[in-house]
Amino acid sequence: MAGNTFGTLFRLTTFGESHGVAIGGVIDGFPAGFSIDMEAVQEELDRRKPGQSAIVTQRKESDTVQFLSGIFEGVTTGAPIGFQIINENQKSSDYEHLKEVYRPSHADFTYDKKYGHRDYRGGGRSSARETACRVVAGALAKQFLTEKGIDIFAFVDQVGNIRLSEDDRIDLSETESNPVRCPNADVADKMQVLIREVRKEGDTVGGCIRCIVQGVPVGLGEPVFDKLHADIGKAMLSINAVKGFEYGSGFEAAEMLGSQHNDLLNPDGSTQTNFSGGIQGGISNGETIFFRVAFKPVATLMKDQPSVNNRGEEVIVKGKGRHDACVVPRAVPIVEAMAALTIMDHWLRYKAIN
Ligand SMILES: Cc1cc2nc3c(=O)[nH]c(=O)nc-3n(C[C@H](O)[C@H](O)[C@H](O)COP(=O)(O)O)c2cc1C
Ligand SMILES: C=C(O[C@@H]1CC(C(=O)O)=C[C@@H](OP(=O)(O)O)[C@H]1O)C(=O)O
Repeated sequence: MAGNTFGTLFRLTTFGESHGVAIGGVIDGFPAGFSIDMEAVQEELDRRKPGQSAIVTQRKESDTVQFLSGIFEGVTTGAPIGFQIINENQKSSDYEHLKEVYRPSHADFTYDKKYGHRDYRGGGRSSARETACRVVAGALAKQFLTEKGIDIFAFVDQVGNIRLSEDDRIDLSETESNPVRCPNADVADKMQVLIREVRKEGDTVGGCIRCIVQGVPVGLGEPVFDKLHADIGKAMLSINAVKGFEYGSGFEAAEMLGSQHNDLLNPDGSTQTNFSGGIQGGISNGETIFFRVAFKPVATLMKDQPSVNNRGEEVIVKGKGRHDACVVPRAVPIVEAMAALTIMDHWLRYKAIN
């Protein structure tokens, strides 16, 4: 199975399965001499971990990260940073009935056909449990970027058909004060009610996350294949359950005229509007970078659905155990982490050349 490494100069490789002994990773390319705030790393993991509220999967993991190398006396040495998170609360019996059966729209069918021998427990390698490792590396990258004046904020802006509208007040300080992670308490309440209703029916619901990156200097991005938005797009589309990515005006650009859409320049190089989403020609232009990520409804339903098994026989499948009814509340720190990995990689690439 190739494809477990992300990045060019700042690289993260992850390993581990949902019900294996541990998950973990190796971060290569983190500059030496940087003081790591370990509490801040754990706080990021706590924002993602399962069991954190009544509206997410009830699997109880402490998600305690152990650093194994590359950090000495709290400071990076330039050596590879190895880390692990021990899995503490696997309940593999919930997956025994899925040994030979494919959950529609999970990765069961494709992993089975591609690899032939699959760890079906908890979704194995295809489980979003792996994203905890991205959050560890992302937390380190965020600290590095903050020191460079770059800040990353993500929040939930849609659950099902409930969406933050243009008129809704957005207060980013409210994002962490509700379990949905929507920066408007009233809209968050409606989203929470919807998730609870859907969950009660044994069903699941999709949603969207918006992300804002402030303070990125002009010049990050390597045309033509490693354009900044192309790499951010890849980072986002590599997250489990992601179905869509748009940056700046996104799909709305298709309905606009050039005279409406062009971001007119000011004499200092800033722009009067930001339909470009902070990136032009694949290179950051110094404006705020913003993008939106769409997530599908979770595949594992707590109600009957027709499916097939690995012999091609028709079966009825129903999920057991502990699943998310909607992934977006826990995906907010994952989106921020993947944005941080991408921006840090490009920051280092920019510095290497310029
Ligand atoms: C934070 C997060 C939590 C998730 N939780 C579940 C879950 O509890 N049950 C499930 O079936 N899928 C869950 N998923 C989605 C699956 O991991 C994903 O759908 C599966 O790996 C198939 O990949 P794909 O949807 O990207 O094609 C979650 C995804 C994320 C980002
Ligand atoms: C364990 C996590 O989330 C899991 C993601 C997941 C999936 O299919 O993606 C399925 C569930 O796994 P299990 O049934 O083994 O608990 C979730 O709980 C986690 O995010 O740490």
